Amino acid sequence: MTALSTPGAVSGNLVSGNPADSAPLLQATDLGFRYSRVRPWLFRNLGFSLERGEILSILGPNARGKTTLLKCLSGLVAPREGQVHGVTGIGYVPQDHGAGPSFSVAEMVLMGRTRHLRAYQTPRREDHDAADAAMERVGVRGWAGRDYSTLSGGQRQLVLIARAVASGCELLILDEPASALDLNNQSRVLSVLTGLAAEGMGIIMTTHHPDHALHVSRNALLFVGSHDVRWGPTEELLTGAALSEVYGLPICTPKVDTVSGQRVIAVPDFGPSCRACPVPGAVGVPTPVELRIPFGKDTP
Ligand SMILES: Nc1ncnc2c1ncn2[C@@H]1O[C@H](COP(=O)(O)OP(=O)(O)OP(=O)(O)O)[C@@H](O)[C@H]1O
Repeated sequence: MTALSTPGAVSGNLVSGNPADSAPLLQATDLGFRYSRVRPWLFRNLGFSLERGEILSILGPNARGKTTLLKCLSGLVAPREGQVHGVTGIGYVPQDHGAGPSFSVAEMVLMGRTRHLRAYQTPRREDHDAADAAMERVGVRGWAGRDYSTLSGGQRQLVLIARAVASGCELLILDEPASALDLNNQSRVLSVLTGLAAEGMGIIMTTHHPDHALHVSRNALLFVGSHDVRWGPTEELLTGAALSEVYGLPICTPKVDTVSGQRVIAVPDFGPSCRACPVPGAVGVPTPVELRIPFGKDTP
């Protein structure tokens, strides 16, 4: 485990004067996990903390252990080594958003309120209000009466996010929350997460989009190898060199002007095998200056 530099403290107005509130929302110490004695360690000596109001992104190649780490953090799986200390009110959005049960969308989102109810207790007015507000916030209220099992993959993913939002948890853990979403809905979910964090919620998510991490996360965890899981400020951690090493292809991280200001973005070079790509400089194909990005190099 490598910590790049001490990740910054949460911004002032989100932390009250109560000393209990200034403690990390979640603290992982020397975490280690492997599925059995004969399987390799997925991670070891992993330590990091999450403050209230912070979004932490977890990145790394397929099958490195990101989902397994989320399960350890949320208590679904016991770590083989180390400890996780933190809040118990955790919302979890799984990676799998398969067809699932035949409930209405409104009922699915209302299930997020279960932890506030006693066994067999009927949801109260405040539970319906919280579910309605969550559906509105995530943009799924228009499907409230639809059968969840008939929704598209992207629609189901949004409903599961709304269900976790309805739970009113202190810590929200999401496994690739934007994996099935179009660009507009990716933006919607990132904006919902940023809004929840601004209200004090802690958020941990895995993603295969470095741009999402760069956009919303102050800190990130990067799985480089089982004994090299790095934690640090996102822009410091997700350099072109580090991303190129982790994913095994050239990736550059230029700073570009966007309508919302200057941003660092990650641009992968998928190589010449992509036949559909126009070749810059070929007859009839302009060579825009923007395409001349020094792949594998970082913006100074
Ligand atoms: N219940 C299990 N029993 C045994 N091995 C498992 C189990 N669940 C996952 N694994 C293995 O552990 C490794 C890590 O899986 P995990 O789902 O944590 O990876 P990941 O980084 O989230 O991958 P992806 O990016 O593809 O979602 C994989 O090799 C997987 O096959």
